[in-house]
Amino acid sequence: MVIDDRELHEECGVFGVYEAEDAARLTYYGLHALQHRGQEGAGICVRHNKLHLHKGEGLVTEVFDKERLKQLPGNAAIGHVRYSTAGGGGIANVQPFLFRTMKGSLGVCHNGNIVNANILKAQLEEEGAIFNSTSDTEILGHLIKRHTGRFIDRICKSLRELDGAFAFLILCENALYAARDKYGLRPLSIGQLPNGGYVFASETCALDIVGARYLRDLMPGEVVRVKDGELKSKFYLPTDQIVDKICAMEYIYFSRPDSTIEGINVHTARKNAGRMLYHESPVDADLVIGVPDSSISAAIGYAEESGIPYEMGLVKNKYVGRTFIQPTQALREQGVRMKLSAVSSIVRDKRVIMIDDSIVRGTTSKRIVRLLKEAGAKEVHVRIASPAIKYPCFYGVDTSTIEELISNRMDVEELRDYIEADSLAFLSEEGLQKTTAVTDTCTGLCLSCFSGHYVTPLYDSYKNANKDEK
Ligand SMILES: O=P(O)(O)OC[C@H]1O[C@H](OP(=O)(O)OP(=O)(O)O)[C@H](O)[C@@H]1O
Ligand SMILES: NC(=O)CC[C@H](N)C(=O)O
Ligand code: SF4
Ligand SMILES: [Mg+2]
Repeated sequence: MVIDDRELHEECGVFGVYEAEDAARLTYYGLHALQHRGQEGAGICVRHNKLHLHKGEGLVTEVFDKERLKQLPGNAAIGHVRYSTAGGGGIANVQPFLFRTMKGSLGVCHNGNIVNANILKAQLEEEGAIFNSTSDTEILGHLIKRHTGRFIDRICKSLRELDGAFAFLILCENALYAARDKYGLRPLSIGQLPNGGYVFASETCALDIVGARYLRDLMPGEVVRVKDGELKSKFYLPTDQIVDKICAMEYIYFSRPDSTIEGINVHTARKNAGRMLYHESPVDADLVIGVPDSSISAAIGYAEESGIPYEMGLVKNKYVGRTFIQPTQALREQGVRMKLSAVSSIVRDKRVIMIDDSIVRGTTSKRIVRLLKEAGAKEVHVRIASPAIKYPCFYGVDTSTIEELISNRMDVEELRDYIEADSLAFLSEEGLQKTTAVTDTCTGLCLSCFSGHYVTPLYDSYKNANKDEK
């Protein structure tokens, strides 16, 4: 039995390099650094005169070994780690996609979700296209093929037809293109290798791992091309149609703390959220603890600002992973007990402030409050370093269906009662916005899953939300 130990699911990660010796190996390292963004499948498309592809289901280290990488020589590559959010799982949907045409081949990989995918697919099928997968990503290849003109113009025309969230990497036999949606929902950074080659990655932690120097983030609505050692940029839309709405959950939960998004380090943003949370919802207590892993930074911020000591009240067993085999249903129910233990010598007879970054279904908070109380904590005050998630995400993050989102069904007092905490408070939307407002590089956040005010039209997304072939 495979347990689903994560309540909040990742999205996807993309990585590309142009040009460097052994591009597939660099991409392997980059994807490994992005593994937290998706564990269902991984793939690398490499250029060695022509494009060659290897992909498979599972982790990067399961799909690639030394032998496999040796069979992928070449000086340019793109790669992907996948968590499916459109079209379901299965090898056919694992990326990159490779399109072969009479005029050359095209590799495509994507983080995000195209919200008008069904409309475009129906139109394309009407015109004779036959899709090889059920993924929204495949649409871009078909659109590029149908448009005419210079290759960059065909890409721009295609991108203008897509609505929703995307960070795309497109590899051809003579160039690499990178593009970001007009809302900037998904992150994409550019780096440079010591040899002058360019690197693209969903997160800067993947640039660091290959020794690339961070240059800048792609801007919303921007497409860049690297060809013959030169990087050229253009906007595929008029600038008045572009807004900056980077996904707030990238800062709250998804990205690695050592990554920097739009000029703000993720750990720093989380710490700011913890500080802000203290100002909005202070409580008198003896200790502050964070729920490992992603809320540690916010807990440190809360502790620093309140002057209440930060303690390690919970320990995570790092060997409980996605493939952990549970012998019985009863043990499965105890998933959190296997994953996290309370340190009773620290929490016994103490008034504890437990910080988590988010509540999705409420499973984690409920179990941890109980764990801490069983370990002897006198009071458990839960503070969440994000607003309540009440609405689903249609932009490439699996925050569950509306029925599963506990804050959609319960107000704060009902939820406090359900998780059996002594008190419960969430960070406000205004507070969250301030956590990233430390520089002028990040001008806006997507807050759709908190507010229900979606930054894009939704087309048929709501109607089809529960119909994915997962
Ligand atoms: O309300 P729930 O449905 O339980 O979901 C919320 C929990 O899920 C996430 O943690 P996760 O267990 O995915 O792992 P991490 O914090 O170790 O990254 C998040 O950090 C919360 O702790
Ligand atoms: N989570 C994602 O970014 C997924 C990308 C794409 N929509 C897919 O399902 O493959
Ligand atoms: S709806 Fe939520 S998870 Fe989705 S992109 Fe916006 S902030 Fe991120
Ligand atoms: Mg967690």
